[in-house]
Amino acid sequence: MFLKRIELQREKISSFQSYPFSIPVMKHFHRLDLKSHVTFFVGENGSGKSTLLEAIADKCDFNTAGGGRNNYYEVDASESALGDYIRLSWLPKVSNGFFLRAESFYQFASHIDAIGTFDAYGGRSLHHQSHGEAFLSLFTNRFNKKGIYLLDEPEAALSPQRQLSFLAILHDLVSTGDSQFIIATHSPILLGYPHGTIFSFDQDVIKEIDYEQTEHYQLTRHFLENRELFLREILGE
Ligand SMILES: Nc1ncnc2c1ncn2[C@@H]1O[C@H](COP(=O)(O)OP(=O)(O)OP(=O)(O)O)[C@@H](O)[C@H]1O
Repeated sequence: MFLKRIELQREKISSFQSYPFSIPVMKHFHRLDLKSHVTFFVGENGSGKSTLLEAIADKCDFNTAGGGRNNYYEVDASESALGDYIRLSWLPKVSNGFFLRAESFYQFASHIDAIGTFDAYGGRSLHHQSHGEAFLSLFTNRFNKKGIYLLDEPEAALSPQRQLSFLAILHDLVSTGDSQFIIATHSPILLGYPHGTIFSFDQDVIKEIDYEQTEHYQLTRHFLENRELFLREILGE
């Protein structure tokens, strides 16, 4: 494990009235101590998960549009508003890694085609693979043992079966290679990884919770167990 702590340099902030400091969890954020090789960020849409992940990517010198240290390409509005205001504590520092953003993966794939390095991504242009296949090519070929991997909703392109495949890859990288992952997700399958720490962004303060306390687990379980009742209520039928 490499990244141990994320701190907000509150002394640098003059006002908490505007983005990103106006996000409720940011108003109250002081520091977050990471405890395991796999950390999950969960919370309602707009609770601030991507904002913090992007700031970590910025401090790692990864392209905040998505990619590693050597992937320079531009995507509109990919600057991190928070990156200059956080401090990362490492032991030891690692520079290898990757920031995955599902939303700009298309541009990342074009960038890989343009620089002609798709050999490192399974030997085929990422554009010639399905969205889910391209994600898995990235995980199996580009992610290697010692690195920090920041993933924003990796489930976006993955079927339930492929999410399980992803968990197997993640477990291998973590247990044999000391890799570290921070993953923002809405997937009850990914969150089920048994050796992770889950931080919820749903209250004013970022708080560690158990898998069974996540809304993702509770709502999915209740839905599957009471599907007809749920649908009757939601659809008013
Ligand atoms: N560039 C920006 N300028 C102003 N507000 C922004 C900007 N980016 C995000 N926000 C706002 O900040 C809040 C947090 O956004 P963020 O993308 O971090 O949420 P999230 O938890 O990752 O959500 P989701 O689960 O939908 O991806 C949201 O209310 C969003 O509208």
